[in-house]
Amino acid sequence: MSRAGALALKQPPEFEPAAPRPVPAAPVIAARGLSLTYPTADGPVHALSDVDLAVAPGEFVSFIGPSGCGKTTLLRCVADLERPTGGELTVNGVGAEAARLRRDYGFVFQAPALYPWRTIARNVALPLEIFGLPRAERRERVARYLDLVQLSGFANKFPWQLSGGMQQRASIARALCFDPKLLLMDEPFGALDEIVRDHLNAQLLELWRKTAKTVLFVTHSIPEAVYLSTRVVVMSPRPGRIVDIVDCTALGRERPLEIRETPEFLRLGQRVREGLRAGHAYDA
Ligand SMILES: Nc1ncnc2c1ncn2[C@@H]1O[C@H](COP(=O)(O)OP(=O)(O)OP(=O)(O)O)[C@@H](O)[C@H]1O
Repeated sequence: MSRAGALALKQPPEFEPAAPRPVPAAPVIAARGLSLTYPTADGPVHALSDVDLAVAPGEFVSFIGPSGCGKTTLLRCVADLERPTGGELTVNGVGAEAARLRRDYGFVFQAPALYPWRTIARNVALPLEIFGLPRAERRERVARYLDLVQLSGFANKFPWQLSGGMQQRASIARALCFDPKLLLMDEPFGALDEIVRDHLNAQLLELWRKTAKTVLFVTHSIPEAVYLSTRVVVMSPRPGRIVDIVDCTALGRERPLEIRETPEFLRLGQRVREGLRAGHAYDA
């Protein structure tokens, strides 16, 4: 080997900075050993028992389980509408009360809960009025979020002039208009027929992809849960607890409604169903 060749070999390898390791994002929701027992005249009701869950930013997490397994109670704890009796809970790194005071989340209930005497635009604007935003900014935001839920042409209608699905879309716009990072949805489409529900599921998924919100979503429907979610939390009652967490990310982020006929979708649905059955057997 020539001297030049030997020197070349001895050169230290060119410095390449190591690729930065992905830093795990701080969870939006962190529950550790979370429990809530309601004292009732018939004795204590263990609505939640020892719930451990971490939800990362941008996840869509559904909660499914039979009536009374604590789905609503869990959402209400996150919203600081209930105080846990045990364990720890943080929302965006702070306690639930601090998160509520910081307006960290929007809440969508099963019923649209719109004021019948206010137009759709003025219903959506309500939280912005309460927060004291100037009129021009309120107008701009209401227009933007009505457009996002495809209700632009209905701003001046009253709730009773809209279908149930449209009313629910208005309540989603109202929950989003102050731009919370977290959206809490308690069976928002439970009262709607299948066709409308399919349509709203597809729209919600699109909205989630556009806005990068973190969503916690309560449902009784296995296909709805699998279709919408990055993860499905399967719960069981007496005491309310998590029995399985099903990862649905293999379905990707773009999900046409036809995805529900694919083998992967059916497999995930089956896994959720088995979790529900196992939780039931535990009770027996
Ligand atoms: N304020 C309350 N006082 C006493 N018990 C309550 C209260 N709220 C809920 N519970 C009980 O706590 C348990 C969990 O209720 P929760 O509403 O969280 O269940 P869920 O899974 O959301 O049910 P559903 O699917 O019917 O909405 C149930 O047994 C319920 O009866």
